[in-house]
Amino acid sequence: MYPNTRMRRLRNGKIGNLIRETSLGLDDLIYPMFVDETAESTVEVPSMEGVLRLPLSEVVNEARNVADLGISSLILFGIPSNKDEKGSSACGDEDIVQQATRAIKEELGDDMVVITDVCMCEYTSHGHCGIIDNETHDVINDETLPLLGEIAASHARAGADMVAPSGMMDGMVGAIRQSLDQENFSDVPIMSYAAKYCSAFYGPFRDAADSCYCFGDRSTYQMDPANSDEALREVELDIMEGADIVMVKPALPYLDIIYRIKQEFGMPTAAYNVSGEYSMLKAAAQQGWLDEKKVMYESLMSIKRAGADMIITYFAKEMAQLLNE
Ligand SMILES: NCc1[nH]cc(CCC(=O)O)c1CC(=O)O
Repeated sequence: MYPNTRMRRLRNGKIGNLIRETSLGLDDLIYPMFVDETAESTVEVPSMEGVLRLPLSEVVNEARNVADLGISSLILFGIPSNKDEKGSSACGDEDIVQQATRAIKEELGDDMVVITDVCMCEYTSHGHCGIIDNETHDVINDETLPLLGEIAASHARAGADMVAPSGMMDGMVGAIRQSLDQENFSDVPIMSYAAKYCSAFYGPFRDAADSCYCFGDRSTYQMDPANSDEALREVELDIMEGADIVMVKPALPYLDIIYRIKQEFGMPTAAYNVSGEYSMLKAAAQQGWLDEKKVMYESLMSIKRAGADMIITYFAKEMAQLLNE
C-alpha cells in the first residue's frame, strides 16, 4: 500500500507559494528609533548590533533611510539630558521626542507614521515608569495618570500620528484618551502595550534607552510570565478605555498570548519583538552558530502566524532589505 495523500505533493516551489497561509510584508514592520539629547554623534548600542542612538541632527536622515527601504512606521524613544523624580523632561514641547517628531513629520509627512512611546522610565532619575512613593518605593498609580495624559498630548501637539503607552499603569489608556480628546486630538489613536510582561528580555533596551531602575523591579506593574488569563483581562480593560490597537510584549516567548488575544478580541494586534530577542539572535549569528537572515525571517513569520498584524522589531531594516531583494 502506498499513501493516498501525499503532503509532499504541494511542497514544491510555485505551488508552495500558492498555499502559503501567512505573509510577512513591509507594511507589517515598525522600526524602533532612539533619539538621544546627550549625543553629539550617532552611537551603536553595545548590546544591540546595528541599533543606533541618534542625535537630533541625524534623526531625519535615519527616518528617510527607513522610508527608502519601504517601511512606513517607526516608534520613537527619547533619551533626555535631564532626568528628575517626576520625569519632567518627558512632556515639554521642546523636549527631545517632541522635537524629533516635529522634524520627521515636517520632512516626511504622510510617508512616515510616527508613533511615540509614552512612558516615564527614560525620564525619571530612579528609572521607574511613574511617580514613586518615597516610603514604599512603589509607583503611585493615580498620581502618574495625569502625567501620562500630558506626555501623550505633548506628543500629539508635535505631530505624532499615534501614541503608545507602555507603563502598565491601571487606567492609563483612559487617562490618555481623555487628555487627547480635551486637546482636540480625538483622531489620534492609542496603541496600548496592553499585555506587557515583567521580562528579563528587556535587558539590552535598558542599555539603549538608559532606563535602568536603581531599586526594586517592575513586577508591581508588569505581568507575571506565568499568567495568560490575566493578559485577556488587561486587553479587555484597555479596549473599554479606548485602545485602538493592543500589544503583546515580548513576542516570541508569548506567542500563545498573541494567539489568544487575537482569537478572543479580533482587535488590531501588535507584537513587540524586544531587545533581548534581537540580541540573542545577533549574538548567535556573530558566533556563526545561526544563519541570521533565516532565523530573523522564521521568527518574524511565526509572530505573524500567531496572529499579530504588525511587529515592532529592531530587525525592521534588515527584514525590509531581505523583502526587497
Ligand atoms: N517602559 C518603557 C519600555 N518601552 C519598551 C521597553 C522594552 C523594549 C525592548 O526591550 O526592546 C521598555 C522597557 C521596560 O519596560 O523596561
